[in-house]
Amino acid sequence: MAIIAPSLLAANFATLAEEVRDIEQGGADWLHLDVMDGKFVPNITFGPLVVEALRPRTSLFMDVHLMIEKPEAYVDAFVDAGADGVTVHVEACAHLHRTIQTIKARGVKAGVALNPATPAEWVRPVLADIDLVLVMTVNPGFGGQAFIPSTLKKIAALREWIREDGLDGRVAIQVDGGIAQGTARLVTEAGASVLVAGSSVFGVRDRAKAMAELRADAAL
Ligand SMILES: O=C(CO)[C@H](O)[C@H](O)COP(=O)(O)O
Ligand SMILES: [Fe+2]
Repeated sequence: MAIIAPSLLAANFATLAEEVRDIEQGGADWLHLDVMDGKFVPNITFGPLVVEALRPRTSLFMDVHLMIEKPEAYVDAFVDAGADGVTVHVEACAHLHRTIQTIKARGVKAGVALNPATPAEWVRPVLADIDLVLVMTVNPGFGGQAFIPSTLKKIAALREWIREDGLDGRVAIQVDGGIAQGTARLVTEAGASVLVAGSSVFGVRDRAKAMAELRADAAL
């Protein structure tokens, strides 16, 4: 079954704790938290304080997606705040392997994200060292954008390498951006198993129904 990770970016920021409770009661598996610094991406969101404030309000897996420069400098702050997983962008890391070691040393799940124009090959040398590859299916920075179909080939290539390298069940493929009914089917057919969904879950009134529809659409 696909893991559904609603992205807080599309929630009502005036009532964050209630929004998180709503998706938790509605059947979410993870909570996806988009951290943006206005440098790596042209938008600014929030930092560890929001993660820390929400930590006692939910038992969902807190999946922190760092869209920031020099992410290695902030790993400790997000883990201290309560993150269960930290994902960094390969394009933002000069020493990717060391950054992964820093995350793993803190006892949380390590993820590596790829922008739509970044080749899948960039993550292959560290596949065995991580828990998750995040394939961005839109350009990072904003919610509500259209899914980029060329990312499907990248998902399929990663699925193949994970199989070849004997990493099935150890390394998950996550997708993020434009995931809704229809695209959920396409990405899971290509090999993704963790679906981040902002607008298609938080952007509608009945979140439980939206998540159930995503699960039903997913080919898993
Ligand atoms: O990382 C992100 C943007 O950079 C978000 O997680 C993503 O955009 C989710 O939003 P939506 O589902 O509305 O596309
Ligand atoms: Fe994200």
